[in-house]
Amino acid sequence: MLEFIEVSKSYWTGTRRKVILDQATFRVELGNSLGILAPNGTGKTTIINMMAGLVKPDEGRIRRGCRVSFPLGVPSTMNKQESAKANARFLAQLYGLDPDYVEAFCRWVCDIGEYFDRPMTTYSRGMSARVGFALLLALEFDIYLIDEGMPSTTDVEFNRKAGNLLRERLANATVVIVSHQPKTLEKFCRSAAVLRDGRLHMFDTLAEATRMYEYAA
Ligand SMILES: Nc1ncnc2c1ncn2[C@@H]1O[C@H](COP(=O)(O)OP(=O)(O)OP(=O)(O)O)[C@@H](O)[C@H]1O
Repeated sequence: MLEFIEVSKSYWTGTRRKVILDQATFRVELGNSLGILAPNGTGKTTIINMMAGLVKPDEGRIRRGCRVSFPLGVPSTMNKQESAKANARFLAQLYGLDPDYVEAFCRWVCDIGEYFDRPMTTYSRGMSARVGFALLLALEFDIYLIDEGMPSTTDVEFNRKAGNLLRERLANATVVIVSHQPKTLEKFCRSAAVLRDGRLHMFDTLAEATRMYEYAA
């Protein structure tokens, strides 16, 4: 379980205070994947980063009673000066896993040929997205955090493989996905929430959340 207890977070923009969360209390239960809908610029990345422990709340508590991943789509997870291979082996050691297995799994998932052994500074955006996704799935977490859906590659075959792998993983794990569009959430989430004016409104179904999201837009 991942729990936010009266969490507040805001940023000073230079002219005003931008409120992301205002005393928000909610839980993500294992087995109940959650999609959070919010327009661009309203705090999706900040919330995901708080879930991962990368950003601290101003007030309140965040309790993590399980293994919570780093967020997919956050570039700082990887050292771009190193190859995907070196990153895979480093993360495996960090999480106490077999580096040979993690390297082989990532190499298979991202399927970028000899680039896998070259510095990530030479990768296209699509290649980096593939590696990020492969690394996330190679490690075992109870809750996977995903910022804005699947990796944005134009390779239909990879996107299908990535989607299937994530669905398989959901048999034993839970995801939290933040997105500005309901379509991104529909394949993976059971329940959904709408972020509006610092409040997270929780719904049992994505359809109900989408109605509120689109009505208030
Ligand atoms: N470290 C920071 N200092 C000041 N303001 C910040 C900081 N991080 C984020 N913000 C502001 O907080 C707001 C929410 O940012 P965040 O990146 O969480 O939103 P988002 O919904 O993920 O945005 P996008 O969809 O555009 O990626 C934005 O107005 C952003 O400019």
